[in-house]
Amino acid sequence: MARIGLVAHDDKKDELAAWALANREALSRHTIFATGTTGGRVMAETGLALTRLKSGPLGGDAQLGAMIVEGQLDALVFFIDPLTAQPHDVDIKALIRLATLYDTLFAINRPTADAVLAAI
Ligand SMILES: O=C(CO)COP(=O)(O)O
Repeated sequence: MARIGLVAHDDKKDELAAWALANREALSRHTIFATGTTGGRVMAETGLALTRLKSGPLGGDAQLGAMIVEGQLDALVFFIDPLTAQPHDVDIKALIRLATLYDTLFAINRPTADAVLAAI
């Protein structure tokens, strides 16, 4: 069982929710954490139990980053929207930086999310 963080920017939430639904059974074997709005969508559309953190712009990305630092997260699935400016860009960069620094399994799109889920 792994501890997985799920995050998606607004334009990518449909994609992440669809991925989570398609992988519902596999995800149910793991412990899931998600930023607020992403977590709400995933819960509503898959019925998966998960821990909802703050919404990204309110510190949810920072909470996931802190979990990585504390050794409390094994994998991160973060569907980033590269075409829209985000008000909390510094938090996003910090999360990516910490996931990189701590060699976290890190998926940024559906193919890599499939690969991460197959690997854990
Ligand atoms: O903004 C986010 C990641 O940077 C995601 O936050 P929400 O899931 O609350 O929309």
